[in-house]
Amino acid sequence: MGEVDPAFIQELEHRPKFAALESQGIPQIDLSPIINSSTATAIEDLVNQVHDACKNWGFFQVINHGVPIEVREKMESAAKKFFDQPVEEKKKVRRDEENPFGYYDTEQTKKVRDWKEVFDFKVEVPTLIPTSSYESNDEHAIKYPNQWPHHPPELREASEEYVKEVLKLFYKLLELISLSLNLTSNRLEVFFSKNQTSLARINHYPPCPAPDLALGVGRHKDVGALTILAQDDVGGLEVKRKSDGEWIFVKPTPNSFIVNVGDIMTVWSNGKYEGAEHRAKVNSTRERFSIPIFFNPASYTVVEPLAELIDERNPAKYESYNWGEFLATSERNNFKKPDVGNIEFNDFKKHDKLKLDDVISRVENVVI
Ligand SMILES: O=C(O)CCC(=O)C(=O)O
Ligand SMILES: [Fe+2]
Repeated sequence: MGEVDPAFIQELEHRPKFAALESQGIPQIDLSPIINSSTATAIEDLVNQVHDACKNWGFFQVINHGVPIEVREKMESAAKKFFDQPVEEKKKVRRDEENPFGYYDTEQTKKVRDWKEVFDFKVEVPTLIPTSSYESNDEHAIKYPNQWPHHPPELREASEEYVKEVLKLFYKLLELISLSLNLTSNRLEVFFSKNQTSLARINHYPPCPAPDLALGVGRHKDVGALTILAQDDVGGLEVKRKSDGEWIFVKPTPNSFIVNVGDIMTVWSNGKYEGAEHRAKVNSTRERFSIPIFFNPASYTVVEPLAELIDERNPAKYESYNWGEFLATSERNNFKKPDVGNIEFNDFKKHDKLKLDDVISRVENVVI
C-alpha cells in the first residue's frame, strides 16, 4: 500500500479495473437542431434520443451544445491556477461550519476517502438554505455567499461566465426532457425559476501512487435533478451500464458535456428515468479536472412524482420529500458528522416504507 493512507483504499470488489470497457459507450447526442432552430422532425428525433438515453443509461454526452469554447477554456485555466497553489493558500477559502462552499480535500464517498480536492460555489447567490423549517418563508434561512480566492483573481469572473452559459444549455435540456416525458415543454422549468440551489464544483484529481486501490470519486448517484459535467482530456469517469452492470469508461470527447439524471428527476418521472451509478478513476502520472454543475430546485420544493405521470395503473413509486430538509441536513452533516453512512436514494422508494427522518440520520456525504 506504500504511500496511500488506508482511508483511501477501496474494498476489493469496488477497485477499478484497468482494462475497462469502452465499447457501447454512453449515447452521444448532437444538439445542433435546437441551437440552429431546425425542423419539427429534427426536434422530434432529438426528443426520442433524449428519451432513450435517459431511460436506458441515465447518462449521455452532448456535442454542438452552444456553450462557447473560450468560456470553458477560461474556466479550466483559472481552475488549474487555483489548484496549482500550495494547500495553505487553498485552505484560505476552505469550507467550514460558517460556509459550506469553497475548498475541501477530505471528502468521503461511502466511507472511503476520495482521491481529490474540490472547490464548490453556488450558481445563484446568495443561496437560501433553510435552517429550522423548510418553507419558502423560513425566517431562519441562511443566505450563503460564495467564497472566492484572491488567486487567481479571474476565477470568479470565469466561473460566473461559465455558469451563465451552462445554465442556457441546462434550460434547453430541461425542455427536451420535459417533451420526452410527454409533458409540456416548460413543465420542469418552474422548479428552477426562483431560488434554485444548484451547485457548481471543480474536481481536481492529483496523480495517485495507487490508482488500482483508490478512486477519485467512489461509486455514487447524483442526488439533484440533472448534472452537466465537463471533463478534460485525461479521462477517468466510468458509468455502470444498466443492461449488465459493467463499468463503462466514458472516453473524453473534446468540447462535449456529459449529462446525467439525478435522483430528483427519478422521482419527478416516477422512475421512468433513473440515474446510473458512476465513479472516477485516477492515474499515477496525470492530474485530471472535471467540472460538474448539479442543478437543483428551490429548497422549499416538495419532490414528488409529477401528477401527469401517475394514475391508477401507474401509482406513485416514491414518497414525497422536502428538498430543503434533505439539503439542510446533508450540508450541515457534510462537515459535522464524518462517520455516518450515505443517504441512499432508494430509501425513498415506497415499498421500503422509509421516511426522510430514517435516512437523515445516515447522511454522510451528499453531493448537492
Ligand atoms: O469527475 C468525474 O468525471 C465525475 C465526478 C462526479 O461524478 C461528481 O463529482 O459527482
Ligand atoms: Fe457524480
